[in-house]
Amino acid sequence: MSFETHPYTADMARPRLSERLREGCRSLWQRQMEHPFVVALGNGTLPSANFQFYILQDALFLDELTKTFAYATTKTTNHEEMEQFGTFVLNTLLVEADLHHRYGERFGLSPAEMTTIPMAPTNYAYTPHLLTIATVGTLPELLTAILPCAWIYAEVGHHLLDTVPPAPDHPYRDWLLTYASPDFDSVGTWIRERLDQRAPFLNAQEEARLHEIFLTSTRYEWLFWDMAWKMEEWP
Ligand SMILES: Cc1ncc(C[n+]2csc(CCO)c2C)c(N)n1
Repeated sequence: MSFETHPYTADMARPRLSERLREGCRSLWQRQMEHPFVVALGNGTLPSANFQFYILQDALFLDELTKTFAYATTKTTNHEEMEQFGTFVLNTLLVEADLHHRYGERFGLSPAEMTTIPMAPTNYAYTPHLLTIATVGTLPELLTAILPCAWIYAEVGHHLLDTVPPAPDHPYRDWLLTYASPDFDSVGTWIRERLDQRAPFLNAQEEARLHEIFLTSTRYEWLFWDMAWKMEEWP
């Protein structure tokens, strides 16, 4: 895998690990903002069939993300961290489920019906990527695997809200307001802090592995938008 590099000189403060990870896939982050799904979600022109596809896939994704947070509680003995991971488990189930079920109702689907839809190929590949790291990886690896998911959504939420402030009748207003909220920002900020705190204890090989994981999760986040845009199907 190749990463974008930055020539830091001696008089420049070295950015924190989380910033270095993001810097390593800068152009792909930028491309997410320009993805036709993201643009159409922001300006409200996204066909409802694509949004429905996305929400149904995302509901399945969030079940697996919840399990990833649950595994994180087993990788630390720090009570504050255990509590925070437990809160993420609950919030992912409750807050997000609320958003999904509201949209599900709009499409005439019950929560039970929503879970009977099969995972599309990209989702089917992304979730085991997270769960494998959650089960056999270290805590820094787990934090790195889930960081793009929290950080990208907050950035996309803010970017879209700043570009086109949604009118009261914007069809995806709830979605935009959820991800551009300070509550959601704090998820990414907290994960970054915990990861950055551990950075001084990682050797070069361990850090290289984090770059690889971060890039893979970022690629899957891009592919997730693309999956919903193309309404990806199994052959
Ligand atoms: C594919 C995909 N990636 C990221 C999110 C955003 N997200 C939803 S819940 C959560 C954790 C905190 O509750 C995060 C980061 C999403 N919905 N779907």
